[in-house]
Amino acid sequence: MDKEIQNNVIEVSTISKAFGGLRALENCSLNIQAGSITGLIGPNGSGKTTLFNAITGYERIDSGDIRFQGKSIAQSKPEQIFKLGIGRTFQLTRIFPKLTVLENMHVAVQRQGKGNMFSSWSAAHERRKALELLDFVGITKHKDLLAGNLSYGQRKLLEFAFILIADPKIILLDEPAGGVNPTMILYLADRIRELHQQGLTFLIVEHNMEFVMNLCQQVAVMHQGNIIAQGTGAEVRSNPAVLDAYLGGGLE
Ligand SMILES: Nc1ncnc2c1ncn2[C@@H]1O[C@H](COP(=O)(O)OP(=O)(O)OP(=O)(O)O)[C@@H](O)[C@H]1O
Repeated sequence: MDKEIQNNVIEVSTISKAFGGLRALENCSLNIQAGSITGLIGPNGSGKTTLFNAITGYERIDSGDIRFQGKSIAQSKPEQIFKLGIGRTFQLTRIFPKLTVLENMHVAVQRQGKGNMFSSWSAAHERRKALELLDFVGITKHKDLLAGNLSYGQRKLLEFAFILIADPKIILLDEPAGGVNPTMILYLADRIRELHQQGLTFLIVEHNMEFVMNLCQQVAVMHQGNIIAQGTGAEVRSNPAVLDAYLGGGLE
């Protein structure tokens, strides 16, 4: 295996996905370097969420291949992919609103295949880890609150903690800053930086350009189901194809 392949934690190779006659992904390729924070941007409907769904097993691709650490995951199911170490959040969070914050974390442990659904939360260290993660994302004081009563931003933080319990190697965040207040956005960016320093890789879909440009070393731009540019924020900002894709509006 050459060095470049070893350094790519995820390799998306010429994948296509159509919904009826609509080609959401068309020969789309993207490599994600281990230890990077990559932003994935593009106009509405350009295929970002479909690409996320393909990588995480929520959408079966029509052709092409997706490899994680060199092994194909194109036929794997979401739970298998999650257990391999690919965590993701959703545009609209998928936490359990009628469970408390801590109970949600308990579900995250079960999802990992640890513990027993019907046992009390006997593994003390799992509980400790859950509390540590709630502390890390700054919502410990809400641990006994029903998750449905959290603010939108706090739900996103809970979902973040939820996936961290699985010790993922790469985290895919779908619009983490969308609908979140500016203070919480800065807080979230700091948490991402901290995890990045610990070795985690991030792929982040986000419309908030300031967030992307401040946080991401690499930015990939999607347009009509394909990656049309990849580079540093400054590079993609001045790329004519990117400016065209945003219809001259620029990336503000
Ligand atoms: N399940 C589906 N069935 C039919 N069409 C779909 C489905 N999912 C996505 N599409 C279509 O595929 C295209 C790509 O959508 P996708 O949600 O991946 O774009 P996006 O870049 O994430 O957009 P946004 O920034 O608005 O979230 C769009 O035209 C969308 O309408």
